[in-house]
Amino acid sequence: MPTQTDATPAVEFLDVSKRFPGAAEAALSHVSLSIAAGELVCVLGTSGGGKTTLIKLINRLHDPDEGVVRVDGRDISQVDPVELRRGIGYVIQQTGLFPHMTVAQNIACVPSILGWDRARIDARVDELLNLVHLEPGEFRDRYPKQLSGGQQQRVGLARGLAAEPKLMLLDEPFGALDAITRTNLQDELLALHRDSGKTFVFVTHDISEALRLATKILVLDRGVVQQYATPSEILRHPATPFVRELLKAVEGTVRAGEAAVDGRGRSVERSGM
Ligand SMILES: Nc1ncnc2c1ncn2[C@@H]1O[C@H](COP(=O)(O)OP(=O)(O)OP(=O)(O)O)[C@@H](O)[C@H]1O
Repeated sequence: MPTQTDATPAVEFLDVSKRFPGAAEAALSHVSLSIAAGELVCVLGTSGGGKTTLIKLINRLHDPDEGVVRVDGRDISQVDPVELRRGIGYVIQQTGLFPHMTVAQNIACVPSILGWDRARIDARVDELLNLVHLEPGEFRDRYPKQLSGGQQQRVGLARGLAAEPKLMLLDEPFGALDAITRTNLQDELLALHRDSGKTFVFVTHDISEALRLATKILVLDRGVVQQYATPSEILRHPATPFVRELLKAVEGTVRAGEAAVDGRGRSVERSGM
């Protein structure tokens, strides 16, 4: 269950639209939603549906054409983007690790900017490496190119968590990984979410991943919210033909009327459709 630490939503979208210059269609159209503190929201949809745009509107890598985005109750158009981003963890598939910096230096980036003292930074780097199951003595001084893809993604996750942000944005962080590594990282994320009370917004195009991880799933298609509900609600009552189509991908694993158990140990049941 999400830890409801605060009545103020972690993130709110109030009638938000975004169209990129020259694009025929809006990347996001009239999106309104509220993400409570402590939720793990998976943003799901097909390619080009607007998932990344939605995430980037939360940390002001994009600004909306219309509407308001609030983080922790603040209209972020009034917040300096650099200051905003220091309080939000951001993890992307390409990891964005700095190639000329060691693993420790990459993880220490934001804490260093925030002026943490050396001892606190060193302790935090080791704590995070242990958290993502990379032995500090072995990995601290390596460069990103000396790591496997899965290890790089673990370092990316550690870096996003470094300054203890209350809000984490993750854009397909476990994409391009083999199934076993992916499942391991999902388990680590679930444990982290359970223990930390942080809010996570997690983009994926994989419905199985979303059903496994999410407290709520936001389904987007062509910039329009199709459904925003718990996994169980989505399985029982898919709101649109698009959501029904998405669910076909898990038809074999969660059959009509059968119960299954997701990554949180919840029983998810699907009515006939
Ligand atoms: N910087 C940009 N300039 C112009 N168009 C863009 C830009 N970023 C995104 N778009 C367009 O906005 C729409 C939504 O893109 P977005 O990246 O949000 O989709 P997505 O759901 O994350 O897709 P994917 O799963 O392929 O990453 C697409 O049609 C895309 O081409």
